[in-house]
Order: sequence, then structure tokens, then C-alpha cells
Amino acid sequence: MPAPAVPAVPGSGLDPLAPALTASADGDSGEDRVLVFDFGSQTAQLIARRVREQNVFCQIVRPDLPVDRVRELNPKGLILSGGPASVYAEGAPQPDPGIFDLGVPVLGICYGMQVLARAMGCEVKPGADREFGRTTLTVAEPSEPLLAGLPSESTVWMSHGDQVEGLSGAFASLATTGTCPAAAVKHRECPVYGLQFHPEVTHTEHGGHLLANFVTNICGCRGTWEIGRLIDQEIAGVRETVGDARVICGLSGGVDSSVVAALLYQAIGDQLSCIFVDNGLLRQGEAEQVRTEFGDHFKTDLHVCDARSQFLGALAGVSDPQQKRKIIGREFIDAFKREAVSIPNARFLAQGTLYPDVIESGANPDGPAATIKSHHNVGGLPEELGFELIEPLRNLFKDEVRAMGLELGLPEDLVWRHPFPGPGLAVRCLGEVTAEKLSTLRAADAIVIEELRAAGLYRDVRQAFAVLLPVQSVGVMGDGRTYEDTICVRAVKTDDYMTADWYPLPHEVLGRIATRVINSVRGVNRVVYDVSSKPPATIEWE
Ligand SMILES: Nc1ncnc2c1ncn2[C@@H]1O[C@H](COP(=O)(O)OP(=O)(O)OP(=O)(O)O)[C@@H](O)[C@H]1O
Ligand SMILES: O=c1[nH]c(=O)c2[nH+]cn([C@@H]3O[C@H](COP(=O)(O)O)[C@@H](O)[C@H]3O)c2[nH]1
Ligand SMILES: NC(=O)CC[C@H](N)C(=O)O
Ligand SMILES: [Mg+2]
Repeated sequence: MPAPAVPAVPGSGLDPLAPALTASADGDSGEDRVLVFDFGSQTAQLIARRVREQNVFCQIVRPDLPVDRVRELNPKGLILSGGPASVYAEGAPQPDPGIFDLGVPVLGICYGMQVLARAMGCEVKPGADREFGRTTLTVAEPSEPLLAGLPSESTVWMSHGDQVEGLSGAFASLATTGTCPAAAVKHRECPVYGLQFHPEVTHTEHGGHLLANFVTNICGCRGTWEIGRLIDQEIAGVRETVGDARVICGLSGGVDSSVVAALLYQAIGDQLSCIFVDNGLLRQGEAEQVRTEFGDHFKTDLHVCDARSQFLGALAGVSDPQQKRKIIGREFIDAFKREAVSIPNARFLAQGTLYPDVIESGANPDGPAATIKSHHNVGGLPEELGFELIEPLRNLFKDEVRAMGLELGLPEDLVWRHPFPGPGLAVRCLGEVTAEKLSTLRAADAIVIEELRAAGLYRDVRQAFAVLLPVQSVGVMGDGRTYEDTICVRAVKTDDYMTADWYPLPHEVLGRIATRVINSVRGVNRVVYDVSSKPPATIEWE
């Protein structure tokens, strides 16, 4: 079935789920699929990543997705995530009880286990002590397919206050820990399982293996979801959708849009026009770099749209982060529209939107609702778009997109480039954005990146940049008092950008960055280093 190109306009009532990637939102793409019901867990996306590592397509959905919709999606397995609520608390999220009657295997993790155990007559109670961190799991039923290949004892990671107490005879305990007699359970009659610990986090030694057991041994998924096949599906889907119309592609020079452009070029050749928007929020030398690199890799029509004054004008006086993002989203669309006037028959707009952008923007009707930040290309889109959207990467995580880029023959240095958000320096220039602040930030950011490259760390650090803080402090320079701005250096290690650890940059590198920034960037007298991980922080500061 062809991929419907549907506008992902929030609140439009249309289902922007998997526009091209899964060929159809209704589960007839031929791929085995697992659904992760997100009960507000910090790690729901990690569960999805672990499942995808088994080459099984996995989708995150809201906790109360109606059973009829679940049936339409035709999953081979359901995973109920953890969550902050207590199952007895008022308003605690509950699944549609019908999902337990589908005959589809279910795995509940932490809250997910508590919620399913309660639905099936067990008692859930606050444990004697809340338990956070590592503990030892002892396997009681080694022949159980869920636990196949696990050693009799291993380390698992717990994060809970409640636990399942009375197993009600319907469930059997498969494994225990010192404080938890039902650390892994199985229903005696139906394919329903529960884990009190978190298999998705790396601190659980054999967690990935355990999830693989669930997906393959219990759900019977075949592991056929591969990047190469996806590219073929995408290309066919795009051709079918586009017909003989033209597609304009927002090309930023970043990884995602370059991959989209390469894919579209393979699909529709010279029906593709790319638009690069110089929004005045770019890094040093970036506009020129995109122009030259584009000529090397893409042979299609490139339009450069100088929208610097529009963006900066619209942002003047605005300091609220969400409002800044919304304004930027709107300005992007205005810029695309202005530029598209000179491109006849431009009906489609292609963007490099990724799965985390969609999830974090709370923009998917089947997905969880929490808005963490409105990514400019999703939650920031205006109601009246004027184009049909094509977003072939809408279901992918960043490392999957990189793999696709390599498969499509893009050069390594492009594929491994640090991501740079569409709102650009605006979300790194805290508070109101002005031309003067941007030029300070641009100069400091260039030094950070130069020093990383000089130290041979650019590739290992997955994203690094400078942030201009709205904080002035006293300094002394050339025997005189200064009262100037602060630059914060941010560097993180991550694969999927959903969780990230702060990167332990060597002190000498930090020292060189600080000295150069303070000596050469006017208006800055202090440099600090951000040592927060995600969660609880995010990678960007706004
Ligand atoms: N300056 C720009 N000009 C045109 N389109 C842009 C620009 N910045 C962002 N976009 C559009 O918004 C999408 C999302 O931006 P995002 O920064 O997430 O992706 P990217 O720039 O392609 O890749 P990366 O994440 O590596 O920076 C892009 O794929 C692109 O379609
Ligand atoms: O195109 C984008 N538009 C946005 O609005 C946006 N916000 C964050 N990012 C990038 O997404 C990754 C995760 O960022 P956060 O931890 O800050 O949410 C990081 O790589 C961020 O740089 C964005 N990219
Ligand atoms: N991590 C979780 O899922 C916690 C579940 C529940 N809130 C508890 O404290 O037990
Ligand atoms: Mg970018």
C-alpha cells in the first residue's frame, strides 16, 4: 500500500503516524511490530531502542490506547513501561483492559508489571523500603524462555517503591531479589509477563538479552526490519505519493535533512528542489559551507533563502523558550512558502523529522501526550501549512538515520556531524536573542569545536557547543574590573540523543577553550562546564 503523505499538523485529527516508513499506519507493512505503552517512563524510548536492536519495528504509544486501535496496529507483542505513578493513586494511568484478552504476549516493566498484575487480581503494595539502584537477581526457573541464557545470578537495576505482593495463584514467580520475591513473573495460562526491575537500562547486565528473549522467543518476531529494506520501502512510498509533483526539501546541511535529500533524490531525481534557509541563527561559516558541500554531494536545484532579518525581527523582545521555538517554526514555513513561489508545482515539503522530535513534541495522536519541547519542525508548525509533509525519518532514531546515511553513500564526516537544532543559536542564547549576543556566541562556539577537533575528540563527543548564559559576573582583566557574560561549554556522549551523559573532557582541553574564549571573545570573562546528564537535564538549554 502506498505511503500516505499526511500533514502532521497537531490537532488536525489526521494520523501522521509513520507516513512513509511503515507503508501504512494499519499494520499491513509486513513487518512484525511491538508496541511500548508509555506510562510516563523516563526510559520508554530506551525500551524501543532495545527492541529495534533485534531488527523488530517498535512504536511508542499512549498508555490508554484503545484496544480497537491496538488491534488495527496488529502488534506481535506489547510492553508496558514503568512510570512515576502508584497504581492505586487517583488518576493513575491505566491501559485498556481489553489488551490482555487479545492473546498477544504482554511484558510489564515495573509500573507496567504492577498495573497488569493488579488488573489480573494480584495485590500491589508499598514495599517496606523504596529500592533504587543495583541489586542481584536470582533465577528460579532457568527453563523459562523469557530467562533463557541468563546466569543463575546477575545484576539488575531497580527503581520502585511499590511491588506486587500476593501473586493470586494466577502468576508464578520466575526470579527473585533480596527484597522482592516476585522480581520476574509469568501468568500460568496466558502469555503475560512482568519484571519489577528495568531490563532496558545498561545497568541491568543481561537486560538487552532478556528483551530479545521476549521479542523473539515469546512474541515470535522475525527480526526483518533492516535499514536497507527500509530505504527501498521509502523510495517506493515517496514515488507513489509524489507522482509528478515537485518536492521541496528543507536542507540544513545537518545529518537528517541530508539523508532525506539523498533518499528523495534516489526516489524522484530532479523533481526535488532543496531550500536552505539562512535564518541568522547559524554557526560561524555555516551558510557558505552548506552552499559548497551541497554542490559536491547533491546535484539538484538548491535555493538559498536569506531570511535573517525576518527571523531576528520576529524574535525581538521574546525570551520564553517555547515561544521562541514556535516563532522559529512559523518563520521557517514562511521562508519555505516565499521561496516555493518560484518553484512551480511544489506540493510537498520534506523534512528530516526524527522519532524523538515527534515524541518530545507530544504530536502523535497514538503517542504519549507530554510535551517536553516543541521541536521547531513538529510542534512549532503553523496550523495552515500549505504543503503536504513528507517525513521519511519520522519513525527513526538518530543512530538509525546515520546507518541509513552510510547505506545511501553519504560521506562519513557528514554522517557523523554533530546535530545542530533548527532553532540554532536561538536556543543557546538564553533569553532574548539579539544580533550582538549571537555574534558573541558564534565566536565562542567556533572555539569549542576547533579545540575538540584539535584534540581528536570531535567524533567521540556526539554533540558539543557553547551556550551564552544570561549571567554577568565580576572579573579582572588587565588590572581593571569587568562585569561581563558567561559562556557555558556543553559536551555529551550519546547514541540516540534521547539520553546522554555529560562528556568528561580532559582538563587541558577545557583549559584551552576557556583561555581562548576569555582572551578573544569580547564581552565574556568567565567560562563554565555543564556536567548534567539527560535526563534529568536536556542536551540543549532551552
Ligand atoms: N536552516 C535550515 N534550512 C532549511 N531547513 C532546515 C534548516 N534547519 C532545519 N531545517 C529542517 O528542519 C529539520 C529538522 O532539523 P534538525 O536540526 O533536527 O535536522 P538536520 O539539521 O537535518 O540534522 P541534524 O540533527 O544533524 O542537525 C531538518 O531536517 C530540515 O528539514
Ligand atoms: O531540529 C531540531 N529542532 C529542535 O527544535 C530541537 N531541539 C533540540 N534538538 C536537538 O535534539 C537533540 C535532543 O535535544 P534535547 O535533549 O535538548 O531535547 C539534540 O541533538 C538537540 O540539539 C532539536 N533539533
Ligand atoms: N519505575 C517505576 O515504574 C516505578 C513504579 C511505581 N511508581 C513504584 O514506585 O513502584
Ligand atoms: Mg540541524
